Amino acid sequence: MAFTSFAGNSYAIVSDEAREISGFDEIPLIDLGLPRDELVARLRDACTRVGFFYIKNHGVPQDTIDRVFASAQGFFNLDEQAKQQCHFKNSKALCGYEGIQSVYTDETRKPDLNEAFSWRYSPDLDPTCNKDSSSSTPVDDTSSSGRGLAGPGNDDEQALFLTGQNQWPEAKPELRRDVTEYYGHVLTLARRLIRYFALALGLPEGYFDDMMRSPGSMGKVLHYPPQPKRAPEDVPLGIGAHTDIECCTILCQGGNIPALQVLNPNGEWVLAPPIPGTFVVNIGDMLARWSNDTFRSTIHRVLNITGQERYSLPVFIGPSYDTIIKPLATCLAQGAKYDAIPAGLYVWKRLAISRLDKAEYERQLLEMESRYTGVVA
Ligand SMILES: O=C(O)CCC(=O)C(=O)O
Ligand SMILES: [Fe+2]
Repeated sequence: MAFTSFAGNSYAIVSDEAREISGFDEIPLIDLGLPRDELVARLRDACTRVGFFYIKNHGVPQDTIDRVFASAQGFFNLDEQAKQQCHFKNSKALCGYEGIQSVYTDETRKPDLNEAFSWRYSPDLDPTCNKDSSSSTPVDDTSSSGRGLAGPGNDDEQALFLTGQNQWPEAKPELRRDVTEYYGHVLTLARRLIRYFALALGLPEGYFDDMMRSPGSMGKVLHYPPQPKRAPEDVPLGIGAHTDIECCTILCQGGNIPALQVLNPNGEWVLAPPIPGTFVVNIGDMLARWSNDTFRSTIHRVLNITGQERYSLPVFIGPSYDTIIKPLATCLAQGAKYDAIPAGLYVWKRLAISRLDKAEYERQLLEMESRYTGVVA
């Protein structure tokens, strides 16, 4: 078996069975309360060697987490019509409700056995923005830190950068309220983590700060229904093998259902079960590319054969969509491996290819590419 990630890297997978322990030995658990130098050293080790780690002392209150999972459950229990009201195909930003088996994350397998509701970064979800303002956060054009365009300022630019286009379910208003609270905490955590990543990459601590003011980010609640226990080759995966797109993912696993599996360098699936009080963080393709492969973006998938339903909540974090992703100056010892690409185009292509039919994808791709023409010099 083989798998090719969006970043173009190929990996051999030796077996479909998941093992409890092997390969990278373990997925590190990092305490964010450690002294800073020690913390940065541990994060660098995890990001360069494994691409996955747990964090504790993350600062997000447990009752905030419990509330968002409760309202997500309420949303998924609604009838089909109420969920379809906010279907992702109604939104250019490709977010909203996705029904069971409607997405092909791994094209070689059956479609994913999950339903999901997603939203994108929007200033009204951001605790650092003035809630009364209907416009987006002003962003300076600081080309020295890799930005190519002025920040999203008007509706057209917002559409271009996939920002502020959220649809919320009318039949479950609590979801919007509870997501706003949860996502606000996670944005704060993400901005803190990105500063540690800058240090781990040999950059000034504030290097990414401007690019994180209006981050290119999507959040998602996922519901994996129970499925019969059969050999992994015979069951659809909860989510097919993939690498994440953005810079990093902050994942909260609901309940105590072990189903997330991470591929180790020997091609074996290693379980990443929920650990109370922790989040799982993983590096995505964009940061692997930006760091010229100093950080690893690791393949993972979900196989829920526990007989119980499972909920999870990933938040994908990247720089604002107008940022130009070009190998960082501190990571060029072996020369730049990648060309520059605008973050928004990179994300859109990957999301659209697994969600739109071919004709629609090609039509929208032309539009997207022409909007980005001239962004990369
Ligand atoms: O549900 C999970 O644990 C992981 C979800 C995931 O990998 C994703 O949405 O990219
Ligand atoms: Fe993922």
